Order: sequence, then C-alpha cells, then structure tokens
Amino acid sequence: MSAIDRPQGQQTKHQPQTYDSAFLKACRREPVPHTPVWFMRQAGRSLPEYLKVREGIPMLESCMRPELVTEITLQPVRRHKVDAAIFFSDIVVPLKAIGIDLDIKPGVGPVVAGPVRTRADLARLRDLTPEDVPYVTEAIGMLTGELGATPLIGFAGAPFTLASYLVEGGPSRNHEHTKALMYGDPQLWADLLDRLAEITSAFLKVQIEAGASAVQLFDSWVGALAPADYRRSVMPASAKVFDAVASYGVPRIHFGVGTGELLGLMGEAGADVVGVDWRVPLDEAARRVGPGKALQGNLDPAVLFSSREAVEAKTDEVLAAAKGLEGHVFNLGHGVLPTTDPDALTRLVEHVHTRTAV
Ligand SMILES: Cc1c2[nH]c(c1CCC(=O)O)Cc1[nH]c(c(CCC(=O)O)c1C)Cc1[nH]c(c(CCC(=O)O)c1C)Cc1[nH]c(c(C)c1CCC(=O)O)C2
Repeated sequence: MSAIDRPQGQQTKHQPQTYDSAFLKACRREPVPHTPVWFMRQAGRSLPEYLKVREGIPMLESCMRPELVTEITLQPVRRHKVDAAIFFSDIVVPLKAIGIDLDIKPGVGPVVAGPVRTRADLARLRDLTPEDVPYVTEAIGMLTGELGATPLIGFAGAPFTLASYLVEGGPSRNHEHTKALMYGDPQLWADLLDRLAEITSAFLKVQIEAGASAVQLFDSWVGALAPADYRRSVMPASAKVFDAVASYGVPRIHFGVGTGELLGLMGEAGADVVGVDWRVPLDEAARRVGPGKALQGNLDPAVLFSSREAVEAKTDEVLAAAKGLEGHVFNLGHGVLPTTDPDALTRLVEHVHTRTAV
C-alpha cells in the first residue's frame, strides 16, 4: 500500500477539512464532482492586486513577510475560484535561508553571487532547519485558517533545477557548467544533488507540518537531459525527496518543462501525480507514465492570448485527452505568463468546472 492509498493522512495537522476537496480526490485518483483546476504561477504579475501589494518590496523580502505571503497566496483563490492555493514563495528561498548569497533579479530570475562548482563550495550548503524559515511556518498557519476547505500546495525546487542555478550562478539556456560537473566529476555531482535533496526534503517537511495538503516538486529545467542521464544522475536525488515525505500521506506532484521523454522516470522517482507540459497530449502522457498515477496539465499558457472561442476549443481538447485518466488535475503546461489577461484565467476555471461537472 503506498502512502497515498492510506485512508487518512496520519499527522493531518494538514487540514482534515481539505481531505474531500476535488483537488485531493483527483490526486488520489478518486471520483470527483468536477475536474479541479489550479495554475502554476497563479499568484504574481498577471494580477493588478499583486503588483499593488508588491510595490517597492523586493521578491525575496516579500517571501519573508507572512502577512504579505498570505494575502498574495489568497488573491488568485478569491479572484479565479481555483480549487487549490499554491504557497507564495520561490524555489531559492531555502538556499537563501541557509546563507547562500543570492537574489532574484526582476525579469531575470535567481542570481547566485558565488557559483557552487568545487568540493569546498559544497561545504557552504548546510542543513535547513525549521528555525531557518519561521516565516514559512507562520504564513502557512495563517493561510490554512483562511483557506478552510481549499487545499494549500507547498512546493520546492528539485535537486537538478536548484543545482542548475547554483552551478551556473543564474538562469541558463544550455546548462553548460552544470553538465560539465555532472559528466566531469560524477561523485561531486552526486554529493551535490544528495545535499540538495536533504535541503529540499527539510523545506517540504516544514510546509507539510505547518499545514500544506499536497506538495509539488518543480524540476523545471530537467527536460535538458536525456533519459539515461536522468536515471543515472538525477533520479536518485529526486527519489530521496519523495521518500522523505512519503509517510505524511499527502499527494506528491512532480513537474518539469520539456520532459516528454522523462515522464515515466519522473513517475518512477516517486510522484503520485505527474505534471505534463503542453508538448505531449495527456492520453499519450498516461501511456508513458503507466497506471497508478494521476496527471496534471496541460494547456499551453500562450493559448490564453487567443480568442475566447480558441481558448475553449483548446481546453476541450485537453479535457478530451484526459477522459480515460485515473485522475486529472487541470493546469497549464507551465506557469501563467506575466501579461496574461486575468479574466481569461477566471473564465478558464469556470469553463473546466462547467464542462466536467457530473
Ligand atoms: C524555475 C522557478 C523559479 N521559481 C519557481 C520555479 C519553478 C516554476 C517554473 O518552472 O516556473 C517557483 C515559483 N516562484 C514563484 C512561485 C509562486 C507561487 C505560484 O505559482 O503562484 C513559484 C511556484 C513566485 C515568483 N518567483 C519569481 C516571481 C516574479 C518576481 C516578481 O513578481 O517580482 C514570482 C511571482 C521570480 C523568479 N524565480 C524563478 C524565476 C525563473 C523567476 C522569474 C524571473 C522574472 O521573470 O522576473 C525561479
């Protein structure tokens, strides 16, 4: 029996009242009253109310203010009536919390002052404890009170994607330093990923213990790897993260971009729900992932810039491909693009709910 099949999460401080939500039911592959919907990056620049409260506050600082985090996390739930909230934070927050000198530059992304490329650099990655991120525990406590029956999704960056930022020193198209380390010094690479798996596991545990009802592990850039390299050099670390949180019984979602060839392995790593970008239709994704897993996805976020009719037609295509799935959580194939019309997102939620209502 896998952790997710257990009748009720054991230490469900994580909100027993969310247990019967459509989102958690779909993750558990149980029948749902309608297909649940949430959007990666649903909080953020597409919302005028977000831009207003963030004015003059740097991104990382905003992640450390529990009241602001609570407000920003709730904004898309209020506006769009999505079926789940995602905690407002960033994948580099735990790295910052253990003392890595980094910043999030607007329009660029995370930038690391001293890249991690040697064994001496690795020693800078110390363990994360709950005391390093008190603002996370505090914000989630506030949020679960406000959210009631709506589940909160906690998240973290997967070891490969975090390593890519640390080794490159910032965002990268080709991940050349990262791959140089992975192929050139496999032992140092394995040790780095293992260290990151421990930090990531600790960060997810903090969120679950504070009240998150599900977690998503973002391996956004792992689609840069071939399956054999993924299996050898990445999967053990990602599997370690999934194992570390298995006993909580909360659904574990795994997502990456351009991962069509990796979907089966990403499921095998230990996910209960596999996220799919828009490049592979969900029926084909289900064949690649195999039985016993739910899928999440997968409308191309750029489709939201087309006409209402076109958005509905493309959404219906996604829903048709999802018809026979054991469990489906509707989402975009990647994050909401910053210039998306928020009304298009609200209409999309309503459309999916109406079309799939039983
Ligand atoms: C790769 C990655 C990062 N961060 C994240 C990922 C994985 C998801 C993905 O694949 O997109 C995860 C993330 N980052 C943020 C969230 C918030 C929750 C949500 O989804 O609503 C989540 C889930 C807030 C954020 N994280 C960031 C913003 C934008 C900063 C701002 O609003 O000023 C937000 C809302 C900054 C960030 N942080 C990162 C990037 C690439 C950027 C964008 C840089 C830019 O275009 O300005 C690293």
